[in-house]
Amino acid sequence: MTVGKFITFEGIDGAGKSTHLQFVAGLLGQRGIPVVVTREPGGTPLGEALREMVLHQPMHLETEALLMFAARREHLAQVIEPALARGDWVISDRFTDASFAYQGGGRRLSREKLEILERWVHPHRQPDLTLLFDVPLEVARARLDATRELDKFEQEKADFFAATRAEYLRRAEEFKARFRIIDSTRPIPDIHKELENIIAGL
Ligand SMILES: Nc1ncnc2c1ncn2[C@@H]1O[C@H](COP(=O)(O)OP(=O)(O)O)[C@@H](O)[C@H]1O
Ligand SMILES: Cc1cn([C@H]2C[C@H](O)[C@@H](COP(=O)(O)OP(=O)(O)O)O2)c(=O)[nH]c1=O
Repeated sequence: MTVGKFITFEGIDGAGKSTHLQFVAGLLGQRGIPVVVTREPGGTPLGEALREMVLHQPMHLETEALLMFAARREHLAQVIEPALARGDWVISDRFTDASFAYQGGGRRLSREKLEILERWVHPHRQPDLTLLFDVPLEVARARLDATRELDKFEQEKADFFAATRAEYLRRAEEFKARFRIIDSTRPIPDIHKELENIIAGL
């Protein structure tokens, strides 16, 4: 029986997910909830090795999608399911919505193929809460340019991120019950206030 909750963070690169991850983990910690913070692709030694490949090597689109789900299969088996089963909460920096948004929306892999992989890899598991950090592309781009060296995805053009963001927003509409859209253009303290309210309501 599962008792822990599974929270995922999503958004286009530069939206501000990573900025808020530790804050939310801290809020749960204050309530005495044991939390596992993890990420995708990655979260296990094999997953991190796969992450290195998918983020830096050119490859066929379907190979990319399969590697994302291969890393996810391992992540679920080694980290997510055991943590939830022992009552910990899990916060993951990205999960399957990212595959629909990036490989599906951005790269145009068919939704049907992604749904087959989803049904295969986690037929009975979905996040309890998905926080979608949403900003216009120009804002995300300006934040990225100011901070870091860009990986394969971050070097994509504006129309790729427009399609990625649109698919995230479409899924937020389709799966309203678990999604919360966070307007990430606001100052960080305002976003923290909203996150406090959301977490208090869980
Ligand atoms: N609400 C915000 N206002 C201003 N800058 C922000 C905000 N959120 C994040 N940033 C900055 O934008 C950059 C990218 O944020 P990050 O959390 O790494 O994005 P992501 O994990 O979504 O790619 C960081 O330098 C971060 O400090
Ligand atoms: C989980 C996942 C991530 N990605 C991409 C989105 C990001 O550009 C990249 C890595 O995510 P992320 O950890 O957000 O990058 P960073 O540490 O640089 O903030 O992988 C996919 O394309 N599909 C997926 O299924």
